[in-house]
This record gives sequence, structure tokens and C-alpha cells, in this order.
Amino acid sequence: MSRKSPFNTAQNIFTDRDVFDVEGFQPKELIERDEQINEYASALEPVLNGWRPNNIFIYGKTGTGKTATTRYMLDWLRRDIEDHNEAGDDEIDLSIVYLNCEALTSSYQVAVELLNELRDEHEQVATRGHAPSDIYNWLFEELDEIGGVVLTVLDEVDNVGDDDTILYKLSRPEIENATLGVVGISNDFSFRDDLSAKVKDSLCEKEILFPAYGSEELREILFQRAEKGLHADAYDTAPVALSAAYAAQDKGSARQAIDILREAGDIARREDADEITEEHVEEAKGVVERGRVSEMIQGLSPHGQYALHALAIAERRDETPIRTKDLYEFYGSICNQHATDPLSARALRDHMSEIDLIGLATVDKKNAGRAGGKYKQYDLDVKVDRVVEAFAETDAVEVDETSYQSTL
Ligand SMILES: Nc1ncnc2c1ncn2[C@@H]1O[C@H](COP(=O)(O)OP(=O)(O)OP(=O)(O)O)[C@@H](O)[C@H]1O
Repeated sequence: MSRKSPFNTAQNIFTDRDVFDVEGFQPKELIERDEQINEYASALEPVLNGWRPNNIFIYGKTGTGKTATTRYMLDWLRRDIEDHNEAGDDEIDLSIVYLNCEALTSSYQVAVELLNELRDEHEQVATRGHAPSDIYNWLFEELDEIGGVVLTVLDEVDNVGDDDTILYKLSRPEIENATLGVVGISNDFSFRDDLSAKVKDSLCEKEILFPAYGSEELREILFQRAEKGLHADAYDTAPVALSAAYAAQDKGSARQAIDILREAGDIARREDADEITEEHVEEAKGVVERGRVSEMIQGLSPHGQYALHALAIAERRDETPIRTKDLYEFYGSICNQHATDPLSARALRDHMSEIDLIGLATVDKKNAGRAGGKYKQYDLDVKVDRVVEAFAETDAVEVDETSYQSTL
């Protein structure tokens, strides 16, 4: 065994790499979100008098600070209530239940998860096998028992899809001892539009939009992290500005901007460089994009992957934007290669909407007037090479490279 350790802990670049951990690090100050903070504050303020807050629906694309701002608001709310209670005024009893619905695909699952969150470990219920009415009754019994104001935050709530029962139940509670408020967070714009009318009325008492960031804003967000996490002489304006510009050109996502700068730092470190250069950022951008694309591909169902693969073929053949019926042919031949029956054209459209939602494609609704009717067309939203590379890396779907050239 070699006596030399394989680890290199010398640090010219980072003073604290954890500052670039997008999920784990919560900044004390949020850049350029004053408007959203004010709106959020006015919706939650009634809690500070012990009253029911407005139900709030937060929406905006990925990486626009919805979760970070929510955490920031909840921290302040807890702190202000503590001060209020310590001052000996009428005690306010606030409980906050935060749930990320990423892996929860129905209202039933969210209700079970919430119930288990509220119950102690000996009273947990199984995720299957109970009547939904029992689950809701038990949930409301728990909430009633907690009492006071209970604020439930459902992050990534769009995962429940069409079934918005839980939102209806939580936003119109009829329980005796507790006052409930609900915050729903979503990056799916159509989820809000598709909510049933009764849920829309009650959940969206207050709606707050988080727009994508521009490069100036991203630059500030990155400087905030760089000051905390990088050696002062390991960076200057150019690489930071370039990371911000790349992310702004793409989705305007702070998550992506931070990932690029962190990756650039890692590359600089691996090269034993003293500072991050624009070349490092350039390389980092490719790494981050590839990682993002493969992660998203792995998250798609097999038919979602075939649909994306079909779109990549159309792009390679210069046939994008492409309409559903034409895309369906490519999709059909890919299913063929995988010895699977293709789903219906409608299912293909649904898969394309999902792919649009995660940012790999764009769906455009077109109206060709009386003669042509309405139709949808699709375009790839990332470089086709990134998709091909990602398919090649993941073993999820084997890509037959020749299908890019062949006539179908
Ligand atoms: N205004 C801001 N100031 C400082 N940091 C920010 C700001 N907005 C976002 N960030 C940081 O960017 C990262 C992504 O933000 P966040 O998770 O809040 O986005 P999101 O809108 O909830 O995205 P998603 O929909 O993908 O969950 C986090 O690390 C967050 O701290």
C-alpha cells in the first residue's frame, strides 16, 4: 500500500465549501426578494395576533428562492412569536409542519405523511391499507389536539397531480381547537391553473410569484456565497460574473449559478490552481449541465425517456419544432427498438408536458385558425449532445446511436 494519502486537504480555493451546498446552506440575507418577503409577511402577519394566516400559494420556476424565502419567513415568524411570548403578552401557540411532497404522488400519501409527522414513533400508520376517510379523520384529530395556530407548508405540492383533496381539506378546516393555515409551493405553473375551483378559492387567498433571476441578481447571490466560502484571492469578478451569466441565459436559477461556481472551485482545486478562472467556469458549466440532464433523465419513467429520446432524434434531424403526430412516429420506432408497445398520442403529450416542466423541452401551443385547429409543438431545450451523453451514461435506456441517422 502506498504510504502517501490519496487525500489532498490543502485549500487555496474554499474557506467553507458547505456555503455552496444549495440544499443545506440557508443565507441570512436574501438578495432581491424584498417584494416577495413583504407580500409573504403581510399574509402571515395575522399569526402574530393569534389569528388565522392567509392561505398562501407560492409559485415560480426552479431555483428562484421559493424554499429559501419560505425558510427565512418561518424563522422570523418563530423568532417574533418567541419574543412576543417572552414579553408576557397573551401567549401565541404556533406549530409549523413542513413537508416536502417530492416523493408523494397523491393527496392520500401526503395526508399519511403529515399524520405520521404529527404522531409519535409508536403510533405511525402504514402508507397503505387505510380508508382515506380514516386517514383524514385521524389527521384532523391530531391537528385538533395540537391546538393553537398550525401552519402546514407543502413544498413541491404539484406532485399530488390532479388529486387536490388534501389542499381542499387543509384550506377549509372545520376543527374546534386549532386554527389552520396552509402554504403550497410549486414550480409547475399549470398546477395552479388546474386546481379545482373550490381549492383555488381557498388555497390561493394570497399568491406570490417568484420570477426567474437576471444575471445582475445572480451575480449578487454568487458574491454573497463567494465572500463566505472562498479565499479572497481565489476569485475575482470575471469568473463569478460568467457563472451568473450562464445561469441567467439558461433558466435564471440561483441553484444552477451556485452549482456552476462550486464546480469551478472544485476543478480549480483539483488542478492545484490558486484561483478560479473563466476557463474553470466554462468547464464547470458543462459538468453541471450534464449532471442536471442525467439526473432528470433518470427521474423520467421509461416512456418519458423514450419520448425525450424521440425528441432528440427529431432535433438531430433538424425537424424541431415538431408536432405531436410527427414526434409520435419517432417515439413509436423507439418503443419498437425496446420491444415495447407505444402508448397513446395523448400519453405522449402528457410525457412531453412533464419533460417541459423539468426544463428539458418546451411545449408551444399553436392555433392555426379554423382550418388548422389547435396543436402542440415541441422543441428540445438543452443541447442535443447533452441528452445523448446523458443517455449514454445512464443505463436506464440504451441509446442506439444509429437511430439518429436512420430514416424511420
Ligand atoms: N434571493 C436569494 N438570495 C440568496 N440565495 C438565494 C436566493 N434565492 C435562491 N437562493 C439560493 O439558491 C438555491 C436554490 O433556491 P431555492 O431552493 O429556494 O429555490 P426554489 O425556488 O425553492 O427551487 P425548487 O423549485 O427547485 O425547489 C438555494 O441554495 C438558495 O439558498
